[in-house]
Amino acid sequence: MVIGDVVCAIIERDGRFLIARRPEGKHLARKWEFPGGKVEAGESEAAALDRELQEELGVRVEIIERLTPVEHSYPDRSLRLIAFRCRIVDGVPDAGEHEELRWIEIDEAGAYDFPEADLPILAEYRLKIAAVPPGAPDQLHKAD
Ligand SMILES: Nc1nc2c([nH]c(=O)n2[C@@H]2O[C@H](COP(=O)(O)OP(=O)(O)OP(=O)(O)O)[C@@H](O)[C@H]2O)c(=O)[nH]1
Repeated sequence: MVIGDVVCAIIERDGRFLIARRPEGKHLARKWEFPGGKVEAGESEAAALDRELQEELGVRVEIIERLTPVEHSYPDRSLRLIAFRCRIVDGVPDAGEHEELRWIEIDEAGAYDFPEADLPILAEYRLKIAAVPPGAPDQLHKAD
């Protein structure tokens, strides 16, 4: 089964990011993931992300950066996972259908069981924040 594009958010706050635990009974049950979901026909990636984050967490975000899409096949489905670094502009995350939410540091990620498609995303994210830690002064203004 090809389910197409899935968008998800790495929501950053104070050097941490938000992960959510999938509930029992869903695909990849009880794994930790980035909130998000499938892009619907005719919908842009940003619109899908906005819709899913409002539905799942009750927040609005602004996008900082789009990471490299990851194509992955699970035994029963194939998808393209597109992660966005984001920050919250409105609302406080509510677990909703997720079993639990947690704010973690990148160095803690190894202790959580993520879906296979998320592993290249975590690796890319680790490199990016090692180069420019979240909240670091804007490089463009460093010379001011
Ligand atoms: N949201 C999300 N989905 C992921 C991640 N990694 C990953 O493999 N997936 C897979 O992407 C697919 C879409 O996820 P979903 O089930 O949350 O999407 P949805 O809410 O639109 O679907 P639904 O209405 O069928 O429940 C699932 O098969 C899920 O297992 C991730 O980090 N975040």
